[in-house]
Amino acid sequence: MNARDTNARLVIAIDGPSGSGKSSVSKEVARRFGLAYLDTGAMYRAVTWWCLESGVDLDDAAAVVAATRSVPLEMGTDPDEERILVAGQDVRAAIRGDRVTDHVSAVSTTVPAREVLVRMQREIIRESGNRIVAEGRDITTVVAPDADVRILLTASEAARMARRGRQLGAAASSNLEAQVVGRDAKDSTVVNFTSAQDGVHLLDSSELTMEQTVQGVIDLVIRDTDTAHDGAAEAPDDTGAAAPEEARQP
Ligand SMILES: Nc1ncnc2c1ncn2[C@@H]1O[C@H](COP(=O)(O)OP(=O)(O)O)[C@@H](O)[C@H]1O
Ligand SMILES: Nc1ccn([C@H]2C[C@H](O)[C@@H](COP(=O)(O)OP(=O)(O)O)O2)c(=O)n1
Repeated sequence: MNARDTNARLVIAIDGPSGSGKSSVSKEVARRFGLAYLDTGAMYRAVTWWCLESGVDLDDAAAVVAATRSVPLEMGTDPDEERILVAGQDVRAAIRGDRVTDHVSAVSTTVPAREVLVRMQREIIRESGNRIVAEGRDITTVVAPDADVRILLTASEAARMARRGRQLGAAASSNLEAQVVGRDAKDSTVVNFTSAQDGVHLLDSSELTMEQTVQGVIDLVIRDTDTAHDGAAEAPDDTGAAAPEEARQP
């Protein structure tokens, strides 16, 4: 397999905690390789918005699951044009607001609702012709454990909080810590996105710029896809590819 082959399958799975840079980095990597892009967090957010909008009690697991099964959600996968419609309504801004952010873990910790979303996400990956960057919390482990490249993107809590604060600017909530660290703690009760499983690369972006992080992912993609092509267990380090992920840990 060669990452530059525009016909070959190339599924890149990226997980990580809030503010680690998954969305921005994944989108850019998708652009550079000409791949589709799937923001699975936006799907959890869209379902949460739909529940709030239609008066579903988020403490009622059965009602949340029923709403997840019936949500009229349209997810775009163009990295250059975000498209998220619920019942025909553009919800891109609404799903990033405090109301959804403060309630989204009610959906993401409802295990049968996750199963419904995981099926939808696998379908979207298939429909992309298996040429996609998918990011979230359980892509490397549950949604696409067979992905060609699997990465856990991390950053220190301080870096993640600072990034989210800068990203939200004046709209940042006084509750930012709860929204970042508290939400990760809740979400961690149902999925593991804090330690890299076997075969998953760990990329720590705390001390990296955006461009360096994007390049780090690209290096891993080239490394892994060349390895698969060569049939070798370990890629030689003379390809100009990234240093092993261990070297990137603090
Ligand atoms: N390596 C990085 N260095 C500096 N800022 C970054 C880096 N990666 C991401 N960011 C910024 O941090 C913010 C949060 O990134 P985002 O992609 O939304 O994270 P996530 O999807 O993991 O929650 C964005 O404004 C993004 O531009
Ligand atoms: N594959 C996924 C993706 C997101 N989630 C959950 C975890 C988060 O609380 C919400 C929203 O995800 P999102 O990636 O938008 O979160 P951030 O705002 O980047 O922190 O969904 C999940 O449980 N599994």
